[in-house]
Amino acid sequence: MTKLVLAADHGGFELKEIIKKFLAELGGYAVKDIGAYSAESVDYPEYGHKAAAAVASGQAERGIIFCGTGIGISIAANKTAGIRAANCVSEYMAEMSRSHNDANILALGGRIVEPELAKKIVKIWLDTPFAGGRHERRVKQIG
Ligand SMILES: O=C(CO)[C@H](O)[C@H](O)[C@H](O)COP(=O)(O)O
Repeated sequence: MTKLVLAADHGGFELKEIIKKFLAELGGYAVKDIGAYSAESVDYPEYGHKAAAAVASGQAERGIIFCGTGIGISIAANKTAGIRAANCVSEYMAEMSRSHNDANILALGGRIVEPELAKKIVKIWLDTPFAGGRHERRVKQIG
C-alpha cells in the first residue's frame, strides 16, 4: 500500500473529500487525512506545513494538498526541505511534475479544478514514475 497524506484548508475541503473517496475506490493506498475536517475557515499554511512534514519525515510517501487555488498551500509546503509540491491544473502538468520534477506533493485548487478533472490529475500523478536521467541532475540542483 502506498502511504498518502491528504490535507486541505476550507477552500479545498470539499475536493479533498471527493479525492479521498476516489482513492478508496482505486484501492492500494493507505490514506491519512490530517484535516481540515470541515469547511469552516482555517489557515492553509498550517495544513501545508503538516503535510510537508509527513512526507519529509517518511510517514507518508507522497501527499495531496488542497486550498482554494492550490497556490497558498503549495507555497507553504515548499518551505520544507526535500518537498517538491506541484500545483497542477491539467493532466499534462501532473504527468510532467512526476516524470521531470519528481514532485512528492500534488496541490489542487478546490475553486479551480472540477472534480472529474481533479480525479484524472490525481490518477496520472500517482501512476507516473520519475524519469531520472537528465532530470535527476536538475532535481538535485533544486536542493
Ligand atoms: O491561499 C490561497 C490562495 O493562494 C487559498 O486559495 C485559500 O484557500 C484562500 O486564500 C482562502 O480564502 P478565503 O477568502 O479566506 O476563503
